Amino acid sequence: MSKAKVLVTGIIPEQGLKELKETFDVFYDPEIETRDWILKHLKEYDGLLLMGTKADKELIDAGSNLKIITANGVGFDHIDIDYAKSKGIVVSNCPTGVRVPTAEMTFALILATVRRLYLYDKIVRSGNWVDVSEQQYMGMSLQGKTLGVYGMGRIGSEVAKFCQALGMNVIYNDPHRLDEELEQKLGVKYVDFDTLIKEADVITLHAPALPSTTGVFNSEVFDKMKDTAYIVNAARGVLIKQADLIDALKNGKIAGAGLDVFETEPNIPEELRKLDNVIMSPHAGTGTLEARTAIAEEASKNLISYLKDGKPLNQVNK
Ligand SMILES: NC(=O)C1=CN([C@@H]2O[C@H](COP(=O)(O)OP(=O)(O)OC[C@H]3O[C@@H](n4cnc5c(N)ncnc54)[C@H](O)[C@@H]3O)[C@@H](O)[C@H]2O)C=CC1
Ligand SMILES: O=CC(=O)O
Repeated sequence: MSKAKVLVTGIIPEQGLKELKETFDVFYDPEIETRDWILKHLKEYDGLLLMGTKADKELIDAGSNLKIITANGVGFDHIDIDYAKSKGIVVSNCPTGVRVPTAEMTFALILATVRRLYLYDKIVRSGNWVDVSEQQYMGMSLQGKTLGVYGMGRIGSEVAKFCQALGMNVIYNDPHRLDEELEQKLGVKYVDFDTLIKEADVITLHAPALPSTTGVFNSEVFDKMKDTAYIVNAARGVLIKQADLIDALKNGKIAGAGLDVFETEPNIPEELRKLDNVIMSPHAGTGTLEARTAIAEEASKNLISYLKDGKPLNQVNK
């Protein structure tokens, strides 16, 4: 029997593709795989490891022999999962490999934001110096402060643990409340959304991009937050109305922001780039060799389990 054919898109560490290459006939060449190339050749493949482009109707239609698409990560808002389902295509994701690396990045953004590392680095790098006894240069200590987690799933709960190690109290809001035993074990307290935004000193976003989460963090919310509070987003840009955030940051409605994701990604408005109370990264939550290798291995397992054994793993469009 001939081997199944798998197309790998995006830029993936080779070592993460070892098992996939041993099992299937794999094509992977980031140099030539433009979207046009993918659309032209996708019909030759049974499986797709997707990164760097959208699996919209056009792409799914182009994959007339596709049986499975696996996201190279946990988020699948770039995949039309219902249309894929209507075509009998399994869509899967990689929830395990992203968990700790994205929490690490979030934690880095929280610390960098509240301790004002962007501003300090800019001052020192430009050959200047300041006296941090002056209030305008002071940051905020985290010990004893309240972390508000919006979306207490895999990444949110990991970030909660990291911040508890620094002595923070953790409150959270999520439509799926954890059971009380788990809340106690994690040391986290469920609150309604209004309480979350009013009480948190740092709000960290970990909900997926959904119609119900889009634009939730807007002017109305920034008006209710403490003016000393910070917001960190390593989930998806659409959760925050970017124009409202810029206004809140410019007008002292909140103290600062740490952003790994953006509503207009990868185009970041100059108005945001000019602000000293923001630190930004280029959607780098899983940007380590270890993480990208583990994610590629997880994606490979999804493909192998379905194309070889007929068993979908991590399916998100059942
Ligand atoms: N910056 C980056 O590089 C990365 C970003 N992500 C993003 O992080 C998101 C979260 O990932 P995981 O923790 O693995 O997902 P998860 O599914 O384990 O957790 C998401 C949580 O959000 C909750 N949620 C859903 N709707 C909500 C709402 N309206 N309000 C509050 N909470 C809500 C869910 O109930 C769930 O508990 C992903 O969907 C992805 O968009 C994930 C990995 C890397
Ligand atoms: O943004 C990355 C993901 O895994 O989702």
